[in-house]
Amino acid sequence: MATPTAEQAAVTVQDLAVSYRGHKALTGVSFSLGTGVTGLLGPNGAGKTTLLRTLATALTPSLGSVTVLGIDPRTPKGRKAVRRRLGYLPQQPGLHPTFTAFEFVDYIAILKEMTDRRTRHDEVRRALEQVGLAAERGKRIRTLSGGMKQRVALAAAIVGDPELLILDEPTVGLDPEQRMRFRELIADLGEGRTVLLSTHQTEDVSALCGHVVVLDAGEVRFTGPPTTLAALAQGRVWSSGERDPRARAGWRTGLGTYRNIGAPPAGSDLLDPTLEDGYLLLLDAAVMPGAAA
Ligand SMILES: Nc1ncnc2c1ncn2[C@@H]1O[C@H](COP(=O)(O)OP(=O)(O)OP(=O)(O)O)[C@@H](O)[C@H]1O
Repeated sequence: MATPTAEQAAVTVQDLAVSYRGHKALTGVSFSLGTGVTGLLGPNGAGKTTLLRTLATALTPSLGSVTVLGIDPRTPKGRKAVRRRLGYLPQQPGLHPTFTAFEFVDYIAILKEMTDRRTRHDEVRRALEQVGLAAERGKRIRTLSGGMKQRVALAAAIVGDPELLILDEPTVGLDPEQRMRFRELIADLGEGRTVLLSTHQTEDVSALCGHVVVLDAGEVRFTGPPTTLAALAQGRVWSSGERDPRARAGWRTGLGTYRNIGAPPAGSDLLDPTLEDGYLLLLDAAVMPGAAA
């Protein structure tokens, strides 16, 4: 996906700063998002949740401007208008354990001001069916598995068919099969609408996203297609029989060889870079502790 023009963009962020009582969580953040799925990557504490909460109108910028679906959310009227057209899956979705799946999604639909009961109930059933929970809709949330609870939270985000979906680590804690199901769902949801997805899973971004934004220490470090992020590591990933001490990071693979990242010595056996390689090189400092194991 090419960078959208201001007219096409569902989200435009310009020089955004957000502080928590003097602590700067975001500074000088600028980007725009068009249709499709965008991945938001960044290490712990990078500011991902702060950014998503700001776009979801739960936090007010300290500086800069945000336009969501053509609306400025700085006024109460603007925030209300954005909330009607937005689906947000927070990190802690606040699922009420004694509610049934249906009751919870219905409750969110009421908060989204869907006033006609019959239309709303039809829409709640549609959202639960879309996430594969039609048969479980009468079950109490406390009796559902972690993956099913996450799907209830996704149904709550998509009820009312919002134009913009903001998903904060939707695949965290899911087993590989559930993660694949979630990927399918998110890919479907990204057809014709804007989805912003925060994750620590670089594989999710490679599999799903047409665009990626990398945040680090509250600043945007990269914005562009996943292939461009992977290409940052072109010519900088190589295989060796021993751990190469010149590598910025290197680890033993399941094949018994070492995968090294950094500046390869002459004549190295170069490997095709992955998005994770590009991401790790971009955040060079973050590479050092974990990846050398
Ligand atoms: N309510 C708060 N009060 C004070 N500081 C906060 C608050 N919420 C977040 N922060 C700080 O702001 C920074 C950004 O936090 P944020 O939760 O947005 O990061 P994140 O990228 O979502 O991290 P993670 O991947 O661990 O969820 C961190 O330094 C964090 O400690």
